[in-house]
Amino acid sequence: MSNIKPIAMTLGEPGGIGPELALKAWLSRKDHVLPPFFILSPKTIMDQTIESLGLRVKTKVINEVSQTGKFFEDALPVFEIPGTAQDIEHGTASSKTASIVIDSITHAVNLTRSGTASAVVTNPIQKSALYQAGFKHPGHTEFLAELSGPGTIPVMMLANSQLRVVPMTIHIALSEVPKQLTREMIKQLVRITSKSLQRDFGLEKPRLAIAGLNPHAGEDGSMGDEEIRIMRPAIKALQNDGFDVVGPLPADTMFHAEARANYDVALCSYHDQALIPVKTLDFHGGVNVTLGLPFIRTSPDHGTALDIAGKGIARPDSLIAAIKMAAEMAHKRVAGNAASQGA
Ligand SMILES: NC(=O)c1ccc[n+]([C@@H]2O[C@H](COP(=O)([O-])OP(=O)(O)OC[C@H]3O[C@@H](n4cnc5c(N)ncnc54)[C@H](O)[C@@H]3O)[C@@H](O)[C@H]2O)c1
Ligand SMILES: N[C@H](C(=O)O)[C@H](O)COP(=O)(O)O
Repeated sequence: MSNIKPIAMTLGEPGGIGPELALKAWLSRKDHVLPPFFILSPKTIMDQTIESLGLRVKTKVINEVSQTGKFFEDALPVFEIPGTAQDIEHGTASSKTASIVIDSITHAVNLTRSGTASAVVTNPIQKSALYQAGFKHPGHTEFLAELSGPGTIPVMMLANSQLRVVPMTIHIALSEVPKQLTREMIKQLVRITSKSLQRDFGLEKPRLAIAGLNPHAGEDGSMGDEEIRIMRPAIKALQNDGFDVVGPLPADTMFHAEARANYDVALCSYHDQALIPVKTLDFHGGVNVTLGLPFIRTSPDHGTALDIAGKGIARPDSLIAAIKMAAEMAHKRVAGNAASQGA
């Protein structure tokens, strides 16, 4: 395996389970053979979490990302960002810490885009707390796209060992979905998803399936006509361009085991159509990955879990899966770059 740069992990909502998960992931570094990672956080927040949960973890402030590997064996490396733990209450999200949460993300992106870190792994944010502080983006996905510059089209994909899904529309009201679904948008999402499955997931010819919007995929137009007006022409054009794409399929019958065997990724019309099956099949093994960015970003598939924060019972499985997926993607990119330079 190639060597990759350290992974940059963000703090997420300090009152949620993110800090606990980062510490638990570090504790499992040997069992899971995790690559070196560091967290962007005020050191006091991590130390307070260690103390309140009674975890046997040391932290070590690093001044340079390159020091991560040197200390990772013995301590969780912390790349300090300004802030203190004094406003934090486990189980309560607060807009007072919004600047820490956002700084952690922007620094992680900068370090990754400059090539100092290999990937960004984000801990969950409490969207409502950030909105109260004036954050204008629906979630990480859209914020990361803005940080990446004009023209970036972010594609949210959630994946576990049984299913990959892409919600074609993301954090919008259900009533807005039919307005946002267009032929051009479907074509762009298929192109980005297909390319990423080839480059980052090693699928030579990805098979994509598109879920209809309406019951029974519209039942030939009698229950909605988006399938006829928008989806079928987009799919036909994509097939003509050589993509292995089928649909629109009735969403209710495309997620059982035999149906899932027929495709590598399902592109769904809206958030919950995509995320309910993937989180139901394997909540703790799921990873949220953003395709279409100029850097690698993964995240656990769950949120801040305020109801269990501070209790010491949060499971780090999904964060661990996100670290592993980021590392695998980074290795594939290093190998791909080496191959193209040698060619
Ligand atoms: N990547 C992200 O930043 C991200 C992802 C999803 C949700 N969110 C945000 O998180 C907040 C809370 O969302 P929610 O309540 O819908 O979903 P949630 O995933 O936080 O919680 C749903 C349920 O699952 C449990 N749970 C979640 N993670 C767990 C873990 N690691 N171990 C054990 N149990 C776990 C919780 O205790 C809760 O009962 C919202 O603001 C939402 O927008 C953020
Ligand atoms: N839609 C995601 C989910 O429910 O898991 C989640 O809100 C994360 O979104 P961002 O990665 O954009 O924050």
